[in-house]
Amino acid sequence: MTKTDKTKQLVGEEVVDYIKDGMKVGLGSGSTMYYMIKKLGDRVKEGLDIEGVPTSNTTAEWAKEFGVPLTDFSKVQELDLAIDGADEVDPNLQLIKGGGGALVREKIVAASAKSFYVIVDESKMVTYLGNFLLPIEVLPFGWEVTANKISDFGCEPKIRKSKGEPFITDNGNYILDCNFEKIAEPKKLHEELKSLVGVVETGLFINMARKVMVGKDEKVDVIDQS
Ligand SMILES: O=C(CO)[C@H](O)[C@H](O)COP(=O)(O)O
Repeated sequence: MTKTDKTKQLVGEEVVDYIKDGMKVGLGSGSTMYYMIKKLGDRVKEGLDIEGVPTSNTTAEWAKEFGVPLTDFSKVQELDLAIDGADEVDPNLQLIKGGGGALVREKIVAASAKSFYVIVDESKMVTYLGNFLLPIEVLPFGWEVTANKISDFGCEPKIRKSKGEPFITDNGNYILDCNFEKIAEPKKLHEELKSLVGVVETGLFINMARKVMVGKDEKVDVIDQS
């Protein structure tokens, strides 16, 4: 296991301590979440009574594998806590997410939770968002037009591919990865991009994270939203 994987495991396991009996929990996506779901499965086997709402088909598969009971929004409207990884976190706890292509479901789940906690290794902490390509989920119809409109904001959108074909999200859409490099005003950029026809959602998570847990070597730093 690499040092980064060990750090992801540390922070992924530690966040499970915040999950209490009776909670409905949003389960994010990505490799850090893998460790969280595995640990949560251990707690469920010990008697912890919770239900999770997954943000991706992969997360749902992991939950089934580790014995974490699942529910969905037809049965529960508000979650007690959502937990997820991130691709970048700035000093104001604004995020870029969507490296795994699950950003729309991740945002719906985070927005439906009373609290949203983010778990990352320290490589994700940045001064400015944008070094990581910003994922934007778009409708397949007319995606070339949407990409052209997005490029007016100062980037060159690239359609995400998998095995030479466009990557298809769990919602049947495409992802455009956009090289903004330095996003000085994340909230403004998010709002402007969202106003474009064809944009389903951006990977900018603005004012959503209540707590960010940062794994560093052998310890976890906890940053609360001020
Ligand atoms: O946003 C995400 C998926 O859409 C993930 O949370 C993000 O990519 C972090 O992944 P990892 O924990 O594997 O570093």
